[in-house]
Amino acid sequence: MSAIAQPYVPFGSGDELPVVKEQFRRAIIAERDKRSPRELERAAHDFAQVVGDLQQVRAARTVAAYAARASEPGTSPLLDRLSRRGTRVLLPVLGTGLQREWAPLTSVEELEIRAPGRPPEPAGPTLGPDALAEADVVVVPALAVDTAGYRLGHGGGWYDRVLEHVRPGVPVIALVFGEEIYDADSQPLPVEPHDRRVHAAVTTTKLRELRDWSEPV
Ligand SMILES: Nc1nc2c(c(=O)[nH]1)N(C=O)[C@@H](CNc1ccc(C(=O)N[C@@H](CCC(=O)O)C(=O)O)cc1)CN2
Ligand SMILES: Nc1ncnc2c1ncn2[C@@H]1O[C@H](COP(=O)(O)OP(=O)(O)OP(=O)(O)O)[C@@H](O)[C@H]1O
Repeated sequence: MSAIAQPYVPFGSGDELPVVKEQFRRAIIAERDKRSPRELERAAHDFAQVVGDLQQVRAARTVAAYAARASEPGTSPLLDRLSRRGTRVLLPVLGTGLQREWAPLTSVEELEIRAPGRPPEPAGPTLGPDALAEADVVVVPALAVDTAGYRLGHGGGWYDRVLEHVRPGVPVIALVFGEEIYDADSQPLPVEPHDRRVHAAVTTTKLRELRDWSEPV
């Protein structure tokens, strides 16, 4: 097992939050890069187990999820598990730019990386950003969350913008490694007014509820 730390960047009221966020991202990605392909593969199976067993996911007709990049919490086993169960899965599509679209998963093999560093995407026709309203559960990537539900993402503001389409009452769950949950009282993440809060985090071992499911994201 690699030794993975929980990096922290102390910040104060005078600091530029986008700069602080970028420092967090770099530090957390450096920790993620310590995991071996074998550890990542095992983790991906564990995430699939925890998410796939959630009662809300079992009951869902449509789940919005994501196709992971190399060091992110892996989702291939989860996508497989959901598809085999007959759950409809929506995945983000950025297209040639940074569009906020969705497309249904047809098979994990069909996912295509369009450019280095970008997430794999479905190849078929896309639905608009508001297709997210069809989801009964939303599973999002994150570099970290804090116990108040604040989420640090990749830095494009993609999810902060698209989550406005989630129906009220629909659970929004971030996949993170255990070290990536920060205590909001002692070590809060930097937060800007546009940041949305997830309801829960899933690690390789468990669901951690952070907010009431009925609260808006
Ligand atoms: N797996 C996954 N899918 C996701 C996200 C994410 O964080 N993870 N997003 C969360 O927001 C959205 C958009 N994600 C993006 C991810 C990368 C780039 C990007 O520009 N990548 C660089 C290469 C960066 C690198 O090498 O690390 C590039 O294309 O030049 C843009 C958007 C939607 N889908
Ligand atoms: N709802 C919004 N409307 C307009 N701009 C936004 C909105 N949300 C985020 N942004 C802009 O997007 C940029 C990135 O935001 P932020 O650093 O919070 O991304 P993130 O949540 O880490 O990334 P992502 O959501 O892509 O995973 C910021 O410049 C921010 O101003």
